[in-house]
Amino acid sequence: MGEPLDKQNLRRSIAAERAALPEKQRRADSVSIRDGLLDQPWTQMAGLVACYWSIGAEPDTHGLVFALWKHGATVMLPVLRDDNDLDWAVYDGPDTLAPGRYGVMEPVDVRRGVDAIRTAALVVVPALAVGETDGVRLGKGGGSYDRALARVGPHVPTVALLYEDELVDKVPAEPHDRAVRFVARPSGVIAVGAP
Ligand SMILES: Nc1nc2c(c(=O)[nH]1)N(C=O)[C@@H](CNc1ccc(C(=O)N[C@@H](CCC(=O)O)C(=O)O)cc1)CN2
Ligand SMILES: Nc1ncnc2c1ncn2[C@@H]1O[C@H](COP(=O)(O)OP(=O)(O)OP(=O)(O)O)[C@@H](O)[C@H]1O
Repeated sequence: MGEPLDKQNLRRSIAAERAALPEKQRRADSVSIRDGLLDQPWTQMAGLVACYWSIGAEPDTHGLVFALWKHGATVMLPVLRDDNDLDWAVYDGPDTLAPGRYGVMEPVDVRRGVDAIRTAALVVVPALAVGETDGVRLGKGGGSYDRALARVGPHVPTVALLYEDELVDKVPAEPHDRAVRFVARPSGVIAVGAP
């Protein structure tokens, strides 16, 4: 089954805009996103965080992962399975990562299984855009986070990291698409979707 063309077009145009952002801007934005997230009480209280290791022009998460780890949180990062579902393994410093599929760095630590995300107190996810109305996210198209987010309980903060203009009214959605509860942008963290 093909997916809506508007989804593919939106992905392409946001990817192009990200690539066009000057490196300096991307770096400054990533620092603002990181600091806004680290200021949240629910970030500071989270003992186990599911995060991701950014690639390419995504908002940089390397500083965020390092800061969480330094402050004593356990940080899990995704390990992409052959079926595009996400396994999870614990980050234990910059020397414990090795490239996986698509060149994303993944922990070499023991894999905790696809259900490990159920135990996280905070879930930080990548997105190209999020709809403010319903919180539905647009990802790279593997459906990995549609599956992973379906396992997260209703009271766990889920937050997508975006550049400023990537929060839109609504993204083109299919029934399997999952929502996040917050977005973190350079201007700050806000709740999205129905309260
Ligand atoms: N940093 C990061 N880690 C992540 C994701 C992500 O979106 N970003 N994922 C989110 O699910 C999972 C991995 N899935 C990924 C899927 C596609 C691409 C990617 O770069 N795709 C290229 C197209 C490559 C191709 O089709 O050959 C692209 O988008 O340009 C990266 C990761 C888990 N880890
Ligand atoms: N629960 C699921 N089980 C198996 N496949 C799924 C599931 N949810 C979504 N998919 C498949 O994943 C594919 C991509 O979905 P979608 O375009 O929503 O990805 P995305 O959310 O943009 O990407 P990602 O979550 O990897 O960042 C779709 O073809 C869909 O059929």
